Amino acid sequence: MSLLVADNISKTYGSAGWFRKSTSEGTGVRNLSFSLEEGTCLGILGESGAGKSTLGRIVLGLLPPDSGTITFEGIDLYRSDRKARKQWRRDIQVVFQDSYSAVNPRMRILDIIAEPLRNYERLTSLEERRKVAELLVLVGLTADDMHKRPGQMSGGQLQRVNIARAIALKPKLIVLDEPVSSLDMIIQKQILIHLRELKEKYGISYLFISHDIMAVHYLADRIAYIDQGSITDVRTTLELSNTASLKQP
Ligand SMILES: Nc1ncnc2c1ncn2[C@@H]1O[C@H](COP(=O)(O)OP(=O)(O)OP(=O)(O)O)[C@@H](O)[C@H]1O
Repeated sequence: MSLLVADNISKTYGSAGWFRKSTSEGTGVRNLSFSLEEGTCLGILGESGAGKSTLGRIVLGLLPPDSGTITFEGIDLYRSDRKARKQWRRDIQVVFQDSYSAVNPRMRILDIIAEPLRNYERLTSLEERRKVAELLVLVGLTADDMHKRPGQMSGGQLQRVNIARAIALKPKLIVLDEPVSSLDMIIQKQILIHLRELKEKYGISYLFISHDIMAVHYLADRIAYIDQGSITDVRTTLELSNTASLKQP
C-alpha cells in the first residue's frame, strides 16, 4: 500500500460569494493524481503558479480539495474522524521556505523544537532538553544553540531548527515546500545532505516541492512535473539521469 495517494484532486480558488463580488478565480490543481511510497522522496517540480503550494496545503490538511481524495495510509484525510486527524497531524510535518517566518522570534530554540513534543508527549524538563539537544546535533547544530533566539541565527541555521522541529515526533512524511530556495548554494547543499541522511536513517518519506531541478534531482527518487495544476510526467531520478547522459555529446 502506498503511504500517500492523491486521486484526481481539483481545487479552484475564488468562487464568488454573496458578499464578494470580485474574485480572482484561478485553478490551484486540476485532476491531479500521484502516489508516494514509504521511505521514498517524490519531487514535485514546476514553475511559479503551477500549483505546487496548493498541493502542499491540501496534503497538510489545510485546504480541502473541491473534488477527489487524498489518502494517507489508506485513510481519507478530509473524511476522517478527529482521532485519525490528530494522528495525521503528528505523522505529517512540514518545512517551509521562509525559515524566519516559520518561527516565533521571541521564543528560544529550545521551546521552538520542543513545541510538538509538548503537544504529543509527556516528557520531563530534563528529558525534553536531552531530546532537543539530540535533535540539534542530528541537524548539524550544537546543544548550546537551544538557548539562542531566532534573531541570533542565520537563515541556514534556522532552517536546520525547522527541520529538527519537523522530525521531533518521528513523522512518516515531511512536506518540504521549497526548503532551501532562500539559502545560498553551499548551505543548500549541506541541508540537502542532512535531509538525505535523515531519510535514510529513519525511513522518512518526503514530498519535496520545488522549482529547482538540481535540488529535486539530488533528493528525490521520483520526480513529478506539475504544470497548470496537473501532473504531466513522472519519472524516476535514474531514468532522468540516463536520458541526460544519452544527450551528452
Ligand atoms: N489564495 C488564492 N486565491 C486565488 N488564486 C490563488 C490563490 N493561491 C493560489 N492561487 C492561484 O493558483 C495557482 C497555483 O498557485 P500555487 O501558489 O499553488 O503555485 P506555486 O506553483 O506554488 O507557485 P510559486 O512557486 O510561485 O509559489 C496560481 O494560478 C495562483 O494564482
